[in-house]
Amino acid sequence: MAGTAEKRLVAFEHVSKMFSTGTLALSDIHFTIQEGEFVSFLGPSGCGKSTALRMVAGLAVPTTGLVTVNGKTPKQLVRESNDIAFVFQDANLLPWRTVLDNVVLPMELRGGSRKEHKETALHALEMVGLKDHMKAHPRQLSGGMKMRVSIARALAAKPKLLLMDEPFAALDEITRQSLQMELLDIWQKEKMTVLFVTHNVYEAVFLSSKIVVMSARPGRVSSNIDVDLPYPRELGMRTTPKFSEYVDLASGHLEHGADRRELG
Ligand SMILES: Nc1ncnc2c1ncn2[C@@H]1O[C@H](COP(=O)(O)OP(=O)(O)OP(=O)(O)O)[C@@H](O)[C@H]1O
Repeated sequence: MAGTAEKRLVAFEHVSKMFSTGTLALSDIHFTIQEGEFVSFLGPSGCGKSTALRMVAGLAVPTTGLVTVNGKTPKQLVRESNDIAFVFQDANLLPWRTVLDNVVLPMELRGGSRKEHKETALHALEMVGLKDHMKAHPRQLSGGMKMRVSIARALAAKPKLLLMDEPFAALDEITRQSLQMELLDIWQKEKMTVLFVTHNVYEAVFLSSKIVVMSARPGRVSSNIDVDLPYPRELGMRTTPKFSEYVDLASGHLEHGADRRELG
């Protein structure tokens, strides 16, 4: 993998979440994520993947247990730094702003020099291949391009930890594949840690260095799978026996919530 897994970045320590409605969304979640990893939360709809991700962003708090990022509570870290960025399934762009101004917006809200913001935004747009569209408005973009803008907006903050909640779920397969390749490329170049929510087994195996498989509600971790496939990953890898083995392994854990196993 691209990042060397040396330092613990995210920790879930016996985390449970009960909503005020009485829904137990997560039950005794316990695992750690090392710096530089690409980790997917894989699980069926409603198993608490988004809730777990939102906790890492400080947007939700555990009922019991503790979530830390770099040894701090996410809320504290978000207050003090731009280390955490979030990409949602919906690109959430402001229609009246240009592509460039959408990417600039979070920086603008934090204050500082417009010139520097613009340079940072242009660099981020270049990373996602959209520099030539900086003056376009969201209505002029395809779904994949809008998602690229959303990713650029997150990257502009130069986050240490990029949180992505099913960012490609609404896209067609071809666009999804090219964005997966671009994301892996950026992850390797920028040496970030990525936490990615999906219910797509193929996507999880293709992208991840580690898959946290979650079982149906209340969400529990049914297994941690270390995906020992080399980076950079090529699309052709999807037809290899080793890839299929990981898909079968993850699917098996999804279905049965079985114990931790690893491929040799
Ligand atoms: N604010 C809330 N109040 C009450 N219940 C909630 C709230 N947010 C989520 N839930 C419930 O908690 C459970 C987990 O939801 P969550 O969105 O985390 O699951 P998920 O695995 O991300 O689902 P999906 O893949 O469908 O997006 C669900 O049963 C959901 O209805």
